Amino acid sequence: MVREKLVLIGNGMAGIRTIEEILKNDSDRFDITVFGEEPHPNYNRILLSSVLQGDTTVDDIVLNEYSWYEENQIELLTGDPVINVDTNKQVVVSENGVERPYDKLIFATGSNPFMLPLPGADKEGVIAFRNIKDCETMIDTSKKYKRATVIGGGLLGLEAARGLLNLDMEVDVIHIADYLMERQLDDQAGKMLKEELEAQGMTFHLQKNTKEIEGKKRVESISFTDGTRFKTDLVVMAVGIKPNVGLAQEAGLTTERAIVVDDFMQTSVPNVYAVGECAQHRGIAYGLVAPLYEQGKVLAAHICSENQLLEHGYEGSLVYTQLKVSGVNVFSAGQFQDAEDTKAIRVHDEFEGIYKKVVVRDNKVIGAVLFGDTSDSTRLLSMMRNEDDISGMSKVALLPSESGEAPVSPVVAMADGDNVCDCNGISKGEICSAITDQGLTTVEQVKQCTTAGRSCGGCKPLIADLLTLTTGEDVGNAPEPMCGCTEYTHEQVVAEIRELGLSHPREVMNVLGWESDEGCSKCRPAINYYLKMVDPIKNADDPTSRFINERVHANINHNGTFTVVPRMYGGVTNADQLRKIADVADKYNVPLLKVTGGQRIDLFGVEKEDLPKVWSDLGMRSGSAYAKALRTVKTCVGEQFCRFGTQDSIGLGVELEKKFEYINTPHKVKMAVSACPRNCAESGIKDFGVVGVDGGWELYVGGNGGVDLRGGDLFCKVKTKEEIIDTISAFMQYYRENARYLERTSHFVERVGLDHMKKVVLEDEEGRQALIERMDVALSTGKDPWKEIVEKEELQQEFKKKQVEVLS
Ligand SMILES: Cc1cc2nc3c(=O)[nH]c(=O)nc-3n(C[C@H](O)[C@H](O)[C@H](O)COP(=O)(O)OP(=O)(O)OC[C@H]3O[C@@H](n4cnc5c(N)ncnc54)[C@H](O)[C@@H]3O)c2cc1C
Ligand SMILES: NC(=O)c1ccc[n+]([C@@H]2O[C@H](COP(=O)([O-])OP(=O)(O)OC[C@H]3O[C@@H](n4cnc5c(N)ncnc54)[C@H](O)[C@@H]3O)[C@@H](O)[C@H]2O)c1
Ligand code: SF4
Ligand code: FES
Repeated sequence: MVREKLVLIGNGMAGIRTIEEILKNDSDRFDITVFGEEPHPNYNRILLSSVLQGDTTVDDIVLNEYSWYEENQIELLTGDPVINVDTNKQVVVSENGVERPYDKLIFATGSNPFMLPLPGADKEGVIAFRNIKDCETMIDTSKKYKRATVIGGGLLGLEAARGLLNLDMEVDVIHIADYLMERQLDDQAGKMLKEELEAQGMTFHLQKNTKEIEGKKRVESISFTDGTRFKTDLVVMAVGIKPNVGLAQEAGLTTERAIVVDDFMQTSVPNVYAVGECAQHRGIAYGLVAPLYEQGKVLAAHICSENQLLEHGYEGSLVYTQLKVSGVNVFSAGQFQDAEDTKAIRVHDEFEGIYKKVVVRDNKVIGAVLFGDTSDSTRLLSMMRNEDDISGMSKVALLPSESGEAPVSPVVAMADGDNVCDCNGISKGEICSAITDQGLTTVEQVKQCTTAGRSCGGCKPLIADLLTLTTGEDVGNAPEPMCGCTEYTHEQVVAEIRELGLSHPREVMNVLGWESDEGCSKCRPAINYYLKMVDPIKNADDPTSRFINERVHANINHNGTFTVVPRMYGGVTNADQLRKIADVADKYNVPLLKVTGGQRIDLFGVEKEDLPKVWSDLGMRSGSAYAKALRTVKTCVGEQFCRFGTQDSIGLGVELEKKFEYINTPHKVKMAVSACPRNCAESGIKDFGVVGVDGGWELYVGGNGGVDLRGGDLFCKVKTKEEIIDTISAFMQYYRENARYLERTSHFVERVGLDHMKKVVLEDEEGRQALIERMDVALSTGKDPWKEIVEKEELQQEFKKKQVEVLS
């Protein structure tokens, strides 16, 4: 049989999914040619957000390797856009002059990002976020520049902003509406989202309209219609998309917002089809993959069906969205805004930061917004899809409150035919069969075998639940891999370092089969920490695996200068130190001196090349204000002067700070000592807070005064300061050995439990002594980095480089 010629324009997600479906239906039917404008095989555009956020790599997001095209005898022409389509002769021509005739032609040209036509929008440093190149530009920019502005507070803008924060940039988000994601959320959820993202470090400017992008060749600042402006080094436009229809228009296809198609994705011209973001079906051009893959399935079935009409074509999709920013759970589906003919059920728990709203019309759920807890999403979506009549249901049952019992996974109530993975259209029944037939045990295996979870990844918790239900193993609670470079969890990496005696980050990555030679900003610093923790004597620190602040032992500011914070033990200083600080401030034109909450003095605005000279002139030790280490020990004045003081808080504070000053910890550690329960040193919100009481001291642990405000737990009451120091020593060593890198004591205590900590630190005397001994070994390797650099000329090279690299 002579094969028909099929040409696909657009090597993106929708087009290639359609080809996969065609091959599934009838692999011998067509000779296939694919033209792609981008110089890559088909990759998962959705996961660009994860690449930017450092969770995975570009290599990891390829969906169809070059070998897949070869194996399926598909001619692939990348980096070569089609520039002309002659629908009479049925032939396409590419930019490189390649001509291909077709029997069937599919447009899958996707969208272009909408670029605001602002004066200055053509300057260097003004980009969109749509493809691998944009992603790489942002990563490169973050190595040289510090300030990023994202225009657009929608899904894309916020995911870009999170990525830029992860790249250590300062991020301003400019949004035109009065709350974030107004196309997906109501105002309450939008406001809660803003608060959460502000806590993560983003700065928002709402109801703000950009006027101009300024700078010589490259963007230097951005100005607004309200007369304000600020400096920026990068502008990312994320203000929506425009279906890519220019070529189709020139070819004479009917287009409106996008290429108009019928229920079988047929355009106005015979033998020409459109699928994906470039297609407009029943007035809608979709911008999410789930509907595009549904379209691809119908189109494949249609063109493989010998033109016999299928019973059902594509009938449109119910869309839902989830924001891919870690720490934020947001879900939105259907018609979520109130209207005259709708009623809504709302639950708003201000304590837990949870908001849920379900919109009902004519006794049917037609939309929902969930913030903080999205566990009801699958159930609500299923009700919307099935148009369940809820008149017989108690309305509160739509959003059941927590009963205190373990929550039941929504997959339990799903029918076999219900989709678990909407992006890829994979049902519960298909996944369960794959698990039992193929003996699958991990989410990754289910993904490889069924394609479920291969796109946005939002369904992975449900797949994990299905694995748990089907195999009886608790897969859902299995810890996550360290990052996108590996399948190993933090705990497994530590175990391998111990067992194999590994001693360098690159050796760890090599021996454990890391996906990328360089690792990423998540795994490199973590591995470096674990190596030193496991063997503080033998394993050397690898400065290239540290972030810029820790590499130059100072805190970088938004204008590229640095802040120097010298140690003041227990918050105590003297005239000599203050005189030196004043002299240094004069000599190096330090623009700002500020007293910190940790009771010491910040010298802001020091140039990088001056850092070693400043440290030398100060003659003080580093305050580790940049490090994952002990930061400060805040003290109250105590018995020396206070009439309530019964204990020597300053003395104990100074002793603690001197003992633990250069110990590496999974995250920063703060301490405080107050000499009576009035607690003037705020001991209740420190990692280790000590309070003087009648006849001794109380120790509080796991407190945090930052983003996740948490009062410390009373750990023990002891008589002497020696007991306090030993208890902190043993506790901190257990934390050092068992916490995941970047886990604060507040989270660690909640994860392992206070009772467990009491057992290992207070009740098991032998174990406690062993912890204290191991801590002493680690402490013996601590040294003042400033002194080392001042004394060794060769260590000063880093300070002569003009630019800073976040993590090389
Ligand atoms: C950062 C980011 C995150 C996202 N996250 C999500 C998410 O979480 N969930 C979700 O559902 N969706 C998400 N999306 C949207 C999703 O990626 C798109 O809906 C989907 O990729 C569209 O597929 P498509 O094939 O229609 O278009 P595209 O993926 O854009 O593919 C079209 C391809 O055609 C090529 N092309 C165009 N013109 C020509 C020509 N003349 N000749 C040859 N080739 C041409 C283009 O270069 C492009 O490679 C995200 C998008 C981005 C950018
Ligand atoms: N998690 C996800 O599902 C996800 C993630 C990223 C992208 N996407 C998809 O990618 C596409 C693009 O995303 P998007 O966020 O750019 O589109 P969008 O249309 O969802 O959001 C654009 C936002 O920009 C704002 N805006 C418009 N003009 C502006 C201006 N002049 N100044 C400031 N703000 C302005 C709008 O108010 C809107 O909230 C969409 O189809 C989206 O669904 C989805
Ligand atoms: S905590 Fe007590 S002892 Fe310390 S300064 Fe306050 S009142 Fe005085
Ligand atoms: S729902 Fe997006 S990958 Fe499954």
